[in-house]
Amino acid sequence: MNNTSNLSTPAAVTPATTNTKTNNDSAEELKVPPLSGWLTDLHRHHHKDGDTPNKQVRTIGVLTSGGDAPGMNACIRAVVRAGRYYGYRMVGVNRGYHGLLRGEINELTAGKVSGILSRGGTFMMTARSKTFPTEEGIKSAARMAKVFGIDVLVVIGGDGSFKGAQKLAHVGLPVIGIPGTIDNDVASTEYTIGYDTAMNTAMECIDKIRDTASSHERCSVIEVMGREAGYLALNVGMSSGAEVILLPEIETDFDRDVIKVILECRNMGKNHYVVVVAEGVGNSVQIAKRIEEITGIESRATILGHLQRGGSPSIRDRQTACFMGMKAVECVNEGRLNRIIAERGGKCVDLDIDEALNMKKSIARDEILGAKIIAF
Ligand SMILES: Nc1ncnc2c1ncn2[C@@H]1O[C@H](COP(=O)(O)OP(=O)(O)O)[C@@H](O)[C@H]1O
Ligand SMILES: O=P(O)(O)OC[C@H]1O[C@](O)(COP(=O)(O)O)[C@@H](O)[C@@H]1O
Ligand SMILES: [Mg+2]
Repeated sequence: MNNTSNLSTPAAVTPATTNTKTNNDSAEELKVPPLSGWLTDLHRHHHKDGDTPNKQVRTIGVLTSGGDAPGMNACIRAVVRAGRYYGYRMVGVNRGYHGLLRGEINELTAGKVSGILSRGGTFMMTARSKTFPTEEGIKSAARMAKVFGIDVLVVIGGDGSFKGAQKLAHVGLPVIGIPGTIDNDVASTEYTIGYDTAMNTAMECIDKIRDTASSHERCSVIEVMGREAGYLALNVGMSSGAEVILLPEIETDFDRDVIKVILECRNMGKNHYVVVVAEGVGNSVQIAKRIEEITGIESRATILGHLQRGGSPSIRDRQTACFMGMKAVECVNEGRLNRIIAERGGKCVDLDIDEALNMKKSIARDEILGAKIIAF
């Protein structure tokens, strides 16, 4: 059961018709309200504080949780602006579930989310909390939300944060989840906010490393993020022409998958090699050492690390953040609570949280095979 709207046409704020005629055509002929009319219309529908479409909800809280991801700020901004547009009181919870337990909750005005759209990270900060997942932790967090008058909590985070949100829903705090993680490992959605920026950052770094690897005729082993998920490694590896890509989801036979491939490349005339390793596969410094010992090819390891999580979000991430943020508020307006916002078939949809968290996704085998076929 999902509710669908096109990602490129958010219902809440886009004028309904597009002008394809020349500038000389009058607005009346085109049956398109002139721009000034459209603005007036927008104003007329602007709800006053408390005059909200969903009378059961007065206050919406928002937090970011787990690993930060570029575009989280853009998403907070969209949630806050859309929420305020409809007349909800908006509050921000600092430091994810950790801050919720501690009551780190502040009013979010339109001004507080100005100037953050293009900034990486999350201005509300994020955290991982060990206390929160306990039975007592969940109940305390829900109680704290109630103390601050939060009627619905919007959680921007990854798979772990969503499990926490589901538990909050089960103890009676309504939630909406928005996927934000560079790992793209949330089963219910094809895309998570931050993934595109992180892939581009890693790809640019690998291009630079390849320049020096080729000059020194070396093998470069490059570790990208992903403790349990290889989406980033696979797509970054393929897009930077890595000769070898190692993923946590696939068991590696070192001699067959690494050494043999590098030697075949050398015999074809290659003089440098890039091996992209997802963090969860193992120690990249050790991998480089073993390659050098067995092949005699000078090897170096680079761990890209946290730089992959930072930086100004790409347009893909900003746009997805804006649409998903607006969709979350649309769900509240229409009384659809305990939902996960997702991208499915290129559309922004919302799914029941229990159904969404039961979904599974894995890297397509043909994508892995394809990356191997064009690697050399
Ligand atoms: N199974 C779970 N039950 C309840 N809360 C969880 C669970 N897993 C994670 N969390 C909470 O969500 C936080 C963020 O999860 P984490 O896995 O670190 O990041 P992400 O949400 O990006 O995957 C954790 O620190 C924890 O407080
Ligand atoms: O910030 P830390 O603790 O170094 O965590 C690193 C992990 O965080 C991530 O960037 C994001 O993972 P989560 O969002 O699931 O926490 C992973 O790719 C990486 O393995
Ligand atoms: Mg995760």
